[in-house]
Amino acid sequence: MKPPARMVSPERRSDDVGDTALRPQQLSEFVGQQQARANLSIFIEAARKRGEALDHVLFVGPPGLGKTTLAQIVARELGVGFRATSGPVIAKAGDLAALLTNLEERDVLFIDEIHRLSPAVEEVLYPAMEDFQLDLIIGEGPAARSVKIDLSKFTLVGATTRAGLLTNPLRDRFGIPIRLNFYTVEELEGIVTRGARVLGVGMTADGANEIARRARGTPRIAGRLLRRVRDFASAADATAIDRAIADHALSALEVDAAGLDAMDRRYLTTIALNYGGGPVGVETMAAALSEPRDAIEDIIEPYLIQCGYLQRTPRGRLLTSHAFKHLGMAEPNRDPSQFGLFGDQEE
Ligand SMILES: Nc1ncnc2c1ncn2[C@@H]1O[C@H](COP(=O)(O)OP(=O)(O)OP(=O)(O)O)[C@@H](O)[C@H]1O
Ligand SMILES: [Mg+2]
Repeated sequence: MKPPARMVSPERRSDDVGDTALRPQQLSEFVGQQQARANLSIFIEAARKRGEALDHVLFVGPPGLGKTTLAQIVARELGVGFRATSGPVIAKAGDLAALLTNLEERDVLFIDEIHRLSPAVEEVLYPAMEDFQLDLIIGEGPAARSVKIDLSKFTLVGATTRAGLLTNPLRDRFGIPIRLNFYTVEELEGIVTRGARVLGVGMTADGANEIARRARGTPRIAGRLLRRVRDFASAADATAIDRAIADHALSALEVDAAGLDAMDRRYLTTIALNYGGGPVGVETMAAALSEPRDAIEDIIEPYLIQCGYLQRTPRGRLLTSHAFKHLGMAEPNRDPSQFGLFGDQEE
């Protein structure tokens, strides 16, 4: 899959380096995810009081919602060391062993994209998580012998966008599983306001609202839009970002009032104009848009479904009335019995 170049893609882009400056450092600065925050702060407090390592934590959720940010915050709040790596980087069991043996008591080891660990590496992780022991085979053939090495009691913090790809034994070894949800507009307003303060740029309440509404429930996108809008504001010598400036900048960047970009709108208008609002098969859409099917399913559709513009039915993709309204188009008369909502498998 080619790297996402869209302004509104939730994945990290090369121009997101300014991100780190906007990263909250403490749980109290972290906006939203109220349930997750409340639980974490209780578990962290308890572990600190007992002087023990925190139980292993798994963060699950779509890109850009704050998994890495929270992992760092957990270590900071515990007052322990933080080491970070990621599933695809740990090529061999020995690489993981080296990381684990270097941990100090109660340290946090963060493994991003943990669903991408190889099976051989996962095998090493199980006893390490459970008994803080390494089972290593040294040597080969008849001379091979297994040695056990004691590890410091550490906390593994895993992050994944794809919980379904985790093996059950791995998932079961996390005592504290935490699912992150999309943010509300109010929460994103808080994040944008705080971000503007960190960047030293003025922000009115309606300016923050305009950016938050277009950020697709995702702090990473909110931060990216904020940085771009700031450029427009400074080019215009404005002292503060208000709704007019935000609207002008985001329209120039082709991010519409609902956070849809040109690609989203092309997808929706194609179904509306060429296929009467659907249902239309995903393969047909892939051909019509000259985009690979998986790009459509993984990159374009999730947000459109989430905000209620699109339904996946057994007969194919279907635009909702909401989508026609957003596009400013009249909804065709469609016979609901044709939609095959209760039909057989899709495609
Ligand atoms: N609750 C929040 N409050 C303020 N800013 C946040 C919050 N959550 C995330 N951010 C901002 O969004 C950016 C992306 O967050 P982060 O890198 O933690 O996401 P992630 O879930 O790890 O994404 P990925 O799945 O791509 O690794 C951060 O740099 C930070 O600036
Ligand atoms: Mg991350």
